[in-house]
Amino acid sequence: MTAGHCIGSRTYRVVVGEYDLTREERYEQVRGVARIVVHPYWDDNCLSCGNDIAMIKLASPVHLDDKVQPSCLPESGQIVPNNDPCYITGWGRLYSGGPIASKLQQALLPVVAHSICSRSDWWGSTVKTTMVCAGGDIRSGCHGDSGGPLNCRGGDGRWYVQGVTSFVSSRGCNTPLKPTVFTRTSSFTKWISDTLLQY
Ligand SMILES: CC(C)[C@H](NC(=O)C(F)(F)F)C(=O)N[C@@H](C)C(=O)Nc1ccc(C(F)(F)F)cc1
Repeated sequence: MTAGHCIGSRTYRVVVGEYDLTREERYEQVRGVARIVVHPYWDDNCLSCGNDIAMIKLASPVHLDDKVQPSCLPESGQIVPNNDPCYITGWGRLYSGGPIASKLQQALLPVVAHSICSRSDWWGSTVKTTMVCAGGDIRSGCHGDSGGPLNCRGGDGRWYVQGVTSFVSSRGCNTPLKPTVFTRTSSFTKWISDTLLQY
């Protein structure tokens, strides 16, 4: 699963078990892509419309080990409560205009409820209920984190991918009152399961 805005007209390969982009650490597994399905309502010219989600089917399976594990899909419609401690991970820029990370980074981004995130001095009507906001202090996603996960721990102790990293403010990655915005995976569960069944 990735962001719709990550998919262009190039060919992709998927690496799981990746950590340090500059080194072969023997945990990496590289796979070709069998198919990519971008959400039918994703519009490259309308980031604020949402639907920024895509699925990538690997050409062959990967094996799970202590470096490669799936994250759970949330229940349809599940809303993560305000301030829930979720984590963003990615190799995106370490700060606006900065270098991309060579080692996978993680940051604790507390969820910002839609009622707050959609206030006029926050994201206003740019943020939809099919999105999740998280962060808002110095920690944030940044360019290159696109398509990565926002993982939150469930009551069962498992990690759930509640968001797919979609956008930050064009004024900078950790702009006050502009938390990182994610595609809310729990509003796309039917599309996800239908797509998994179909391809
Ligand atoms: C969407 C990607 C191009 C890019 N995404 C990221 O950097 C990500 F890592 F957070 F996913 C981004 O947010 N870039 C900034 C520079 C941007 O274009 N932000 C932006 C935010 C909201 C809107 C609006 F309001 F039109 F929807 C437009 C642009």
